[in-house]
Parts: sequence; C-alpha cells; structure tokens
Amino acid sequence: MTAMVNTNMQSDIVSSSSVVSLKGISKTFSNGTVALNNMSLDIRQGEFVSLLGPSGCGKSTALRIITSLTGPTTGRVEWPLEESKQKEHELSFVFQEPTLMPWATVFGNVWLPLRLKGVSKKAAYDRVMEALQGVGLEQFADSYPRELSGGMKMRVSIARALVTKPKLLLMDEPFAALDEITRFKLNNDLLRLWETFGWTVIFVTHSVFESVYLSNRIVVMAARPGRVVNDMAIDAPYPRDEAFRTSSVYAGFCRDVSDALHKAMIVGDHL
Ligand SMILES: Nc1ncnc2c1ncn2[C@@H]1O[C@H](COP(=O)(O)OP(=O)(O)OP(=O)(O)O)[C@@H](O)[C@H]1O
Repeated sequence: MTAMVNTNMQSDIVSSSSVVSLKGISKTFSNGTVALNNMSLDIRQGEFVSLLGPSGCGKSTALRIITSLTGPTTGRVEWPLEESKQKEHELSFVFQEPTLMPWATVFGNVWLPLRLKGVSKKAAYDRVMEALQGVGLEQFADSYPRELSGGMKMRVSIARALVTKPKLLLMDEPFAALDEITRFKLNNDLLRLWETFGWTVIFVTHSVFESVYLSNRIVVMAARPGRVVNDMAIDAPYPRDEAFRTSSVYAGFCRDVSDALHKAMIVGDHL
C-alpha cells in the first residue's frame, strides 16, 4: 500500500494504468428496459471517480456489472492489471444501506468477509481491529448494530469493505440516508482513507456537491437509455477540507457540474 503525501494534485495521485475498463457495455433487462447503452469507461489506478446522473440512468447497473453481480447484454469488462480469477479479492462494495447482521457484534460484522474466506477469528483479529481503527470505531468492537447511530453503522460497513484491503472500492450512494453533518464527516473520513491507502474509488451519487468535494473525476450520465454524456476533471488539490467546501473554486466546479447534469437531464427527457 502506498501512503499519499499531502497537497496532491490529480497528476500525483492517478496512474496511467487502468484498473478496470468497460468496453461498449449495454444492458437490456428481460422486461425490455435498456439500462445502459454502449457505455465505455476506463478507470485509472488511484482515481476517485463519481458516477453522477438522474434516477434510472444506470449508475447502479454499471456498478453491478463491474462486480459481476449481473452480466452485460453486450460488451465486456476488462481488468488490465489483474488475473481475472483474482479480481473478486481486489474489490469491495459498500451499499446505501449498511446491511449489518443484527445478531453479530461490530467485530463479527467486520470479520465476515475474512470468515467467508476461512480466516479464523484469532487470525483475523489484527486486521479487523485495524479496519475499525481506520473508521474510528475500535472502541465499539463488542457493540451490536442496534446500539449504533446511522453514521456509525455506515462506518462499520466501510470497515467491512476495508478489511480485505481492496484495490478498488465501489460505493453505491453510501451516505444518501444520512444527515448532512454526518455525511460531511464521512466524506472527510473517506477522503482521508483514500489518500492513506491509495485506493481507486467508484462512487455513485445524486449529489453535485458531494461528487465535486470528493472526486478528481466526475462521469455524468443520462437516462433512457443510460449512457455517459460528460467526463469532467475536478483538478483541485487534496487534502480537501472545509476551506475547499466554502471556496470559490469549489463553487465554480459545482456550477459546471450542475450545468452538465442539467443538460444530461434535458437530453434524457427528450428521448
Ligand atoms: N432487475 C431489473 N429489471 C428490470 N429493470 C431494471 C432492473 N434493475 C434496474 N432496472 C431499470 O434499469 C434502469 C437503470 O437502473 P439503475 O438502478 O441502474 O439506475 P440508477 O441510475 O442507479 O438509479 P437510482 O439513482 O434511482 O438508483 C432503470 O430504468 C431501472 O428501472
């Protein structure tokens, strides 16, 4: 794992190698819905990419195709850096709902992905505690999900994704159900973890403000059929903090991305 130095520009963080490439992906469901039409996208190592678009433009479908939860109708997903048989060990998925097991402790929930691979509790202990430390919950290892706030549950879900040390983290609107203060805090935590561990992140969101704050690249999608209509660099330095959130640079990016999203919605509505 590579630790990142401070004040990173996009060129310092992002490698030229692609982690995953979508090549002409289309997806038509059995009821005839065309969720994606000819989507091609290269995700480079170290990028924080947001997929932004109106409801129904195929953001979740694209993530599910990357994870092989569903297959494309046409097109293919390539993993240039990995043997294809290894890719399931290289990526983790965080959903909108934390989906924790209510009967298991925080430790037990974070241990789950390792347990499924046959790692005993004792052998997993250090890695689980390291993942919990990463999200600031090491004191809550013995708590049960019902004893945690919504933000803490989401942190557990992120720790569970971290415990396998993924290279690619896929997040499907992970903070959508949280209040704004918790969301801002988790945005900062996520950026800190991303900078520390040098992951690649694909993050699905409806929020222009969240996507600009987090990402160094925003892929704007339109619906009916789902497709990519814009690919925008957010070339502002990291670490980003509250000063960035209130800066004119941030406001300028938000305006540009908001315009692009507005155009994507008009295009979608007219098809
Ligand atoms: N299993 C399915 N069967 C039929 N249609 C589906 C299925 N899953 C998704 N769809 C349709 O495919 C399109 C894309 O859905 P998807 O969930 O990928 O969009 P999204 O951009 O993630 O939407 P949202 O932002 O509302 O979550 C939508 O029209 C949706 O109704």
